[in-house]
Amino acid sequence: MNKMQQLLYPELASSAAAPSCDADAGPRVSVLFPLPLPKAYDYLCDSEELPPVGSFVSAPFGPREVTGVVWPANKGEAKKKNAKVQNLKTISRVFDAPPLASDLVDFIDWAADYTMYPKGAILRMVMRVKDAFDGPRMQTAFVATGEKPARITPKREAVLAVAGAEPQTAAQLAEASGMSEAVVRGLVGAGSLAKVEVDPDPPFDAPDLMRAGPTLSGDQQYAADFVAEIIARDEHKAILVDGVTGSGKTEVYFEAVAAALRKDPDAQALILLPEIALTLPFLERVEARFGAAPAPWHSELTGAQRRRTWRRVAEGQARLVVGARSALFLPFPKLKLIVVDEEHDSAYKQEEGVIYHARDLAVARGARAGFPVLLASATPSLETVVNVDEGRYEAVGLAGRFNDAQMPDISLIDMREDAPDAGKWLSPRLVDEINANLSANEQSLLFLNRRGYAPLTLCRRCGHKMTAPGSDTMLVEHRFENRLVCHHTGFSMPKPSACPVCKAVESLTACGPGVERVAEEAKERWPDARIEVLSSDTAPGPRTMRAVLDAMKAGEIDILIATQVAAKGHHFPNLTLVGVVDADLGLAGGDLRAAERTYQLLSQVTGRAGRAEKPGRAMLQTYQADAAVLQALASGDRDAFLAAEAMGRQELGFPPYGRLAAVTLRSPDEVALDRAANAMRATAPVADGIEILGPARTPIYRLRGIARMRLLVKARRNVNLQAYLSDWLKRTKSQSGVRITLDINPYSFM
Ligand SMILES: Nc1ncnc2c1ncn2[C@@H]1O[C@H](COP(=O)(O)OP(=O)(O)OP(=O)(O)O)[C@@H](O)[C@H]1O
Ligand SMILES: [Zn+2]
Repeated sequence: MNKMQQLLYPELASSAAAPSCDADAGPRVSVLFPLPLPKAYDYLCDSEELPPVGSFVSAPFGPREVTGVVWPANKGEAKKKNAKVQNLKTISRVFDAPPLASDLVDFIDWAADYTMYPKGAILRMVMRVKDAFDGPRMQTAFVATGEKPARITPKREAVLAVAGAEPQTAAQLAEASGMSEAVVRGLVGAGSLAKVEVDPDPPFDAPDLMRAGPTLSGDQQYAADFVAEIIARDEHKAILVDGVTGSGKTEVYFEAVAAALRKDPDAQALILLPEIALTLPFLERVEARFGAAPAPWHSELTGAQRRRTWRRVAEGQARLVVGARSALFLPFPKLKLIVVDEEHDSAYKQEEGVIYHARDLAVARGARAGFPVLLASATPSLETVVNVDEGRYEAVGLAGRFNDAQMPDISLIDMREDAPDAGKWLSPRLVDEINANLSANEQSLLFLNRRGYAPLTLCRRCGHKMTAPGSDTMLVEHRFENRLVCHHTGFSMPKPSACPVCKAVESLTACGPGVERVAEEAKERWPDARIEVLSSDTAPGPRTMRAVLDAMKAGEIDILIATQVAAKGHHFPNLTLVGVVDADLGLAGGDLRAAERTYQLLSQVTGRAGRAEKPGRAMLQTYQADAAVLQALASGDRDAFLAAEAMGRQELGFPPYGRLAAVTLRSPDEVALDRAANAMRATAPVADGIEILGPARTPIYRLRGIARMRLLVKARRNVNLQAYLSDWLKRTKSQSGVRITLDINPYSFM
């Protein structure tokens, strides 16, 4: 373990002494374990044939048996170990699972270097599935034989009523019939059910690649042909598919998926989506297009579903995968295309565990393995736009909406001139528009990206703000449950009746609106309208959320009041008005992408209006009607906005014109933290083209009793930032109780 690793992973410092090796000790392999370790360890192997690189093996590591993967030999390691060597251990077992493809092994090495996390931590993301490394473990199931039991009872009849030719386990039959498993077994004895062995991870249906999609418009066909030509050449290109919301980008990349899979019978394709709420309806859309459901991969899968997808992907049987960002780490043997839908979405940035950006890693994966990567968006990230402008990426555009549906007419409501009544949040103009929509029997969406009832609870008497314990985060009132909730830490408590500081009774006041409060206002104003609230907590779980979204689609809701869960991807044909309650919300705090993100989110949400025959309109309530981003939204001039953003970033040397890394220090001890951060600043090597900003307290300074300070490293684009950081960390003395994390190209500055 080197110095840098000790700094980043102090808890591992003692546990990992490398086994030494000897050139004469027999056939050897290196094994990488899914643990935060930077390199593979050498083992002896007594099987006749050495397991190839990528094989899953298990071996003693410290006091335990650990499953790992055979890795390419450590470069230059052998020489170092001239010492002796009796204690090289032997691999205990080689698993049946197909070995990881060499392009994935290579990608893991690369991703570790790029993100500056240890290789083993990256491998852990590939192996995060239980019981998948053994071959199929057969399961006993039952089919009906058609024979009547000699003795028929109501219980037996109930079981036979649900049994059939499709094998079901005893548990499934018991559950479906409401009887016990004993009844099921009794029927086997009676000859009415027969045992069969089945694979608990059934294969996925093959996508029908010859099935025709919809007839494409001229633009769509041009884009599809453009991409198909790159696929035919079998080379890497990142390609931006650029078109307004509703222009038909999805149909274009479906053609690309079909083309890539047709080209090679073993080829696999991956479609990445930013959010799980989008995934479920999308799976159905894929099924409708290809006649078979794709293999899914997201956080709501059960353990068994995860194992099924993982195993079938590893075998190459699952050819089309639709998943969230971590699907990038599935063990594809022959990945030939990745589509990153809504490529600009910041949900692609993973902020916990290994910090990475799935879009950037997807492009890198395609570049290393030599296949194309499609990036689809109506509001591409500045990073991608600059990559296109500078010729690194290709781009193909769709000019308007499919079927000539019009883009919504967007106007700004200046809240200084058109103020709502005291204690209300909807301006008179927006209220008028909703009235008009209700009389026309058209649907409206009120968008506010804030869950709960009120974002701040304040004591009217002493001014105390309710915060989460040990954290500088505000408690958000959720009136449905009558609780105060912290959206950062998950802490929650019943709303107290008295101020915890001055003890005044009934003095705690809700400040500002969340979706629940806007819904309260709407229900008061329009008691006869069908009003629903949708946010990730009013609809726990994707299925409840789905029910509301389906009702909206079916026209069973007049006014939907929603956070960003309703902003993206959905198609509500009768929705003609979108009202943004607080268009300024994302601009506060001002991180480097605040304006860009506001543009993206508000284009997405306003893009829900008027997607079918009826034209749509959107109104943005703002106190900053002159801000460039709001003006750009109103005029629809995306490219002018991006050009202005680009210029600002270029002047400051910020991404994508410069490179940025965040070094965050954390400690429960604020004095030690401050000392460590300043000491670290003092040891920063002086280098050309590098500027260090900070240390500064993070905007949310304390979280769950841990205080945090941050240094930002800003570098010119040609600087090897990772090399600089590792040099710096080598010079940094570790301080007990202070933990350091690195974030290459940070997106979150909280
Ligand atoms: N060639 C086509 N024939 C028939 N319907 C189409 C065609 N292209 C697109 N559509 C329909 O138009 C609507 C919008 O298309 P699609 O979802 O592909 O657009 P998008 O650009 O991906 O939109 P968003 O950016 O909002 O996700 C969908 O309902 C889709 O089924
Ligand atoms: Zn008080």
